[in-house]
Amino acid sequence: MKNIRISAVSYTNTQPFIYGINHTDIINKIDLSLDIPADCAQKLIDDKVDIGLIPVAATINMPYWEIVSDYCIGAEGPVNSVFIFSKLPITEVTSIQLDPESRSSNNLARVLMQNYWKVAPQQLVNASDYANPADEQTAFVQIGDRTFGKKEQYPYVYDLAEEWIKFTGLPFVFAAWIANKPISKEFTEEFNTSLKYGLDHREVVIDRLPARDDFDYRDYLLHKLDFLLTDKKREALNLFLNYIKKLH
Ligand SMILES: C=C(O[C@@H]1C=C(C(=O)O)C=C[C@H]1O)C(=O)O
Repeated sequence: MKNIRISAVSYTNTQPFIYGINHTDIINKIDLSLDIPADCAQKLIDDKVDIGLIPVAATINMPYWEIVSDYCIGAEGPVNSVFIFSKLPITEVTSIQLDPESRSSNNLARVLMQNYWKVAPQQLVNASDYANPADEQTAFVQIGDRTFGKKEQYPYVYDLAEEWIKFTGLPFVFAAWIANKPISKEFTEEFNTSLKYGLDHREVVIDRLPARDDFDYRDYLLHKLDFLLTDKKREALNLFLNYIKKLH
């Protein structure tokens, strides 16, 4: 049988899953690549892979998709790696620079701006001064490892999982394991077992990460990220996709 092609996120948040994949027999049945989230999505859309840990917002443009796992990249409280960083309160921001590596969090920022904060700053994609805006009325969205240690550097920091929970009362799903074609139950079950193996060995993963003073990996991987794709998270996912469809 041909190997199943999989693209997973190259950030620390996915390291428990990668550990599980690398330490179980599934590794012999797949071709694994690690990519930034926007590329995970594009590879799945272009059928360069069969399964991707893709930003859920990217499913909006897919003719066929199915969730193939009981696990995800989610949060039940502040996630601590998805932010709007700003020099001014969000109500005084006139432009927002979106993160070129993201699909879900850019859309989450847009949903929250339109429906929760009720503000309409200009949205900028691929700004040349992305993540270091010269203008103090310009804020930016940022996700993943690039945000580690940055929280203390800005006067206004919005954790987007926390803001979504305040807005909806629901948890949030940033990325899920999604296929662009039907995947056998047999493979799905084995894949789930591998992912669970990795989650069960998070302490080993944490011990292997380089120590840093400005970010708590243990707290992040054990408590801030929530990897179970519960019914509440599925409800949140559907609600989020509906909000995206109503963005203007
Ligand atoms: C929690 C995170 O979730 C992610 C956010 C994504 C997005 O905004 O598109 C996609 C995949 C995840 O890596 C993070 O990257 O920090």
